[in-house]
Amino acid sequence: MSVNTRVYSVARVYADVNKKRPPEYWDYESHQIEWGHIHNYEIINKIGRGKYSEVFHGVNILNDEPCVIKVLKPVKMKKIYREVKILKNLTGGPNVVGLLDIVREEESKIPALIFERVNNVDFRVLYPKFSVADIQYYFTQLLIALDYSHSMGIIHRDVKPQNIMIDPMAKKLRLIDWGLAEFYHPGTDYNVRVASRYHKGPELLVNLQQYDYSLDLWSVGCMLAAIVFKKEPFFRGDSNTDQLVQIAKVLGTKELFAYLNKYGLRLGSEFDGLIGNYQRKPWSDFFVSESKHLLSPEVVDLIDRLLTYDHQLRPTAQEAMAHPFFKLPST
Ligand SMILES: Nc1ncnc2c1ncn2[C@@H]1O[C@H](COP(=O)(O)OP(=O)(O)OP(=O)(O)O)[C@@H](O)[C@H]1O
Repeated sequence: MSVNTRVYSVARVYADVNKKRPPEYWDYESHQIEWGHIHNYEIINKIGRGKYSEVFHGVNILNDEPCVIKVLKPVKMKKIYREVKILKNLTGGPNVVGLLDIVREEESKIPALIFERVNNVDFRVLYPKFSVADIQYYFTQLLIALDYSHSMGIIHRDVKPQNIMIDPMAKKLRLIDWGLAEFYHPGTDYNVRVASRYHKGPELLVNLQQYDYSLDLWSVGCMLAAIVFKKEPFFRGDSNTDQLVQIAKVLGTKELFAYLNKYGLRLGSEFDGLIGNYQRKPWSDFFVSESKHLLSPEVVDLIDRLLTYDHQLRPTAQEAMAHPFFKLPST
């Protein structure tokens, strides 16, 4: 991340929230971690292995409360400080996973984050069963988490089904994995190597570094389109370059160049001969009979607005929540 003299894109909302806060809020490098007691927790079993961590079911032996223990793999301390600072700022906020404690192994000093546990049902099982009412409910919950995070000056940068824990019995949604999240400061050039390929916004793929909170709304659009059109993931690129090609095949080549021109950008040579001349596809090309019960002009309009090349034109989390789709009566 670096501050540029040429400011060519600024967030439409919450642009100055970090400026209004004391540096202790966003200056994560000077953050002092208060370590808890590792002996208070016991590992039960392994539940996942990410790029940056190993995750276990655990229990707090003082109160028998279930928890999740995320043991971090060796990465730069700066990245760990960032995740911890962001979690501390957001914990307690609506639908944000609660950070309960931070501990480290005595010998190795390996840090581990202790979280509230969500009885998650895998999205590949859950999403195909969603009704319109379920989509309205869970996307509202997700947008509430994102609006809160954005209002606190933080972009999640890795919104995808694997990072959204849903307990359908409790109707509980929690946004997890703040490991790639970052503070938003207008005019800053950010690293575009964030998010997971299928959910990367066009700004990342065309190397537009002054992106903002609207990146997360693209990822929400990918998730909504995947559910409504029964196509998981909705854009399946086999490389970062191909990811943009897959997007252009749907949203059009001409429209992509209009986006690039607006911000004075050019495509890198890796796209030579690949980007084609694709006509924008109508959304009706994606209608399938299995999802007839989910289709409405309103949901298609919301997908259309979220999946907009120009990050400045996408709805904000609040605008998305106010969309007529969420007011449709459920059948
Ligand atoms: N609070 C929680 N409740 C239930 N399951 C969780 C919780 N936190 C994490 N998990 C499980 O552990 C997995 C990995 O967690 P997380 O995404 O935080 O780690 P990561 O190393 O950053 O992963 P990745 O590299 O895949 O992004 C999640 O996809 C989820 O299945």
